[in-house]
Amino acid sequence: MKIAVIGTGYVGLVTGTCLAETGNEVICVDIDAAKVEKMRNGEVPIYEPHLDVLFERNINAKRLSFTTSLEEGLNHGEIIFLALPTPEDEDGSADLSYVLNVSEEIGKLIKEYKVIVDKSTVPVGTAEKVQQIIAKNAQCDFDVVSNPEFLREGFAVDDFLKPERIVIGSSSERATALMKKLYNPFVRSGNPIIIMDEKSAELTKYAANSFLATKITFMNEIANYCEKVGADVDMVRAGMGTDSRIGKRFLFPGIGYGGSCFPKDVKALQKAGKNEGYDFKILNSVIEINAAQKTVLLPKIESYFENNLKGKTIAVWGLAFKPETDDIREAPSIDLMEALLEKGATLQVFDPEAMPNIEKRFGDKLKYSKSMYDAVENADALLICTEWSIFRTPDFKKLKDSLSRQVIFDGRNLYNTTDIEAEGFSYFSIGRRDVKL
Ligand SMILES: NC(=O)c1ccc[n+]([C@@H]2O[C@H](COP(=O)([O-])OP(=O)(O)OC[C@H]3O[C@@H](n4cnc5c(N)ncnc54)[C@H](O)[C@@H]3O)[C@@H](O)[C@H]2O)c1
Ligand SMILES: O=c1ccn([C@@H]2O[C@H](COP(=O)(O)OP(=O)(O)O[C@H]3O[C@H](CO)[C@@H](O)[C@H](O)[C@H]3O)[C@@H](O)[C@H]2O)c(=O)[nH]1
Repeated sequence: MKIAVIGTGYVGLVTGTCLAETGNEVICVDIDAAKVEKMRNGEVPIYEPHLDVLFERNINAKRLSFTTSLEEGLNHGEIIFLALPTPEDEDGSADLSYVLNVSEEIGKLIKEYKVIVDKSTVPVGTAEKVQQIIAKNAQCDFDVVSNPEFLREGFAVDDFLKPERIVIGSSSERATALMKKLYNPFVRSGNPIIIMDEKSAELTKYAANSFLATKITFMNEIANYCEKVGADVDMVRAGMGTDSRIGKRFLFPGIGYGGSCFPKDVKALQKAGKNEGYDFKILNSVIEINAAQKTVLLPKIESYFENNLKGKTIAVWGLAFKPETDDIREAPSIDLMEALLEKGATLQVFDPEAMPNIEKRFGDKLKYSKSMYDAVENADALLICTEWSIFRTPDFKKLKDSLSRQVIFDGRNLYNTTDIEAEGFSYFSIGRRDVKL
């Protein structure tokens, strides 16, 4: 089938590449000319495991191409995916300007039947708005479909190629049939394509993200309470998660959720509720708790250094909002580092992939290290913000020799408290006993 994908961020790039992988002819449109040029030269603009192989294969097979021209994309595709940003607006709501402005252009440019597929995360009622905006100018038939995307950064290719479900909000039989044909190759036996109305599809995305953010936040509260009463959140997590009604995933406490989706989507649902006179009390709490959780280690760090961080050097391992990505949007590391800089600490930082993005944001405020061991050289403490695999089994002897004080503040509970105590470190983590040597 002939596909156009408008917007080549995470979602657009993965959607375009994976649809080409199943034999479709895909053209990706982006207004960022420099990015388009890079992609034409075979360069993947983001770090995402396994994407490079598929990307190269499909460019070489001439199934995947790039342009800055919306018109060219629209002329090529029968199915047009909108994978445009819907960032947080000043009042917390989703900024729909990208989606609506492109829709206006689509109305003026389409000449024959198209299915416009909204893959961006958008509030309930957006498909209807898009339909109306396109209809103002369109000289031909078209349908608008809502098809929210559930991929996770770091696992995006796998999530797209083997989705647990595909949600399609559509009230047109013609569009539904085309979408089913497009997605059939991705549906493994038992994993459904769920067809529903557009509004329900739009809300499904916000409900799923808000539920997951709430699940994490609940565990963060349990972890904070564990510290008050001397319980161990790892034990509680194991005890709870084995109940299949609860499930083991997304129960990991830490220094809060971040990323380009959970923070903005929870706020957007809260604001959308308010607009309808509905107060999402649970989401109000989730937002408040998560904001506080991002700096939950700060009092422990301050207390360890007797409330004087001036002149102290802290090594920071992990800057991305989670492992296997270079994305730093809403990363808890940012809040924590800003707070530590404010208190006068010097920070020597390392992340396997996110260093360029962090450097763009912090400039010369941080010292950028070449490796995880360079970062700890002569530092007074180690702070872990992201659970990259390489941080899980460090050379503890080397670590001990490099640090001027043997203390680790771990925002992701990477190590067993007893083991680390035996290695000779003071160790402060989330929801478990503190080790003070
Ligand atoms: N990142 C994720 O993991 C993820 C997962 C599921 C859903 N989503 C949702 O998908 C949407 C896109 O997210 P993203 O992270 O891929 O976005 P992004 O911000 O990474 O990228 C958006 C891209 O759109 C381009 N763009 C902007 N205006 C354009 C225009 N007028 N024409 C063509 N291109 C234009 C930008 O140059 C950029 O390359 C958002 O609604 C997001 O909430 C994201
Ligand atoms: O047990 C857990 C699981 C996750 N997190 C944090 O939660 C955030 C989000 O993690 P994850 O969901 O893995 O990353 P995203 O790539 O942001 O994916 C989410 O957001 C996407 C964009 O909407 C959706 O498509 C995905 O389904 C949804 O998982 C990160 O900061 C994680 O550190 C925890 O603190 N504890």
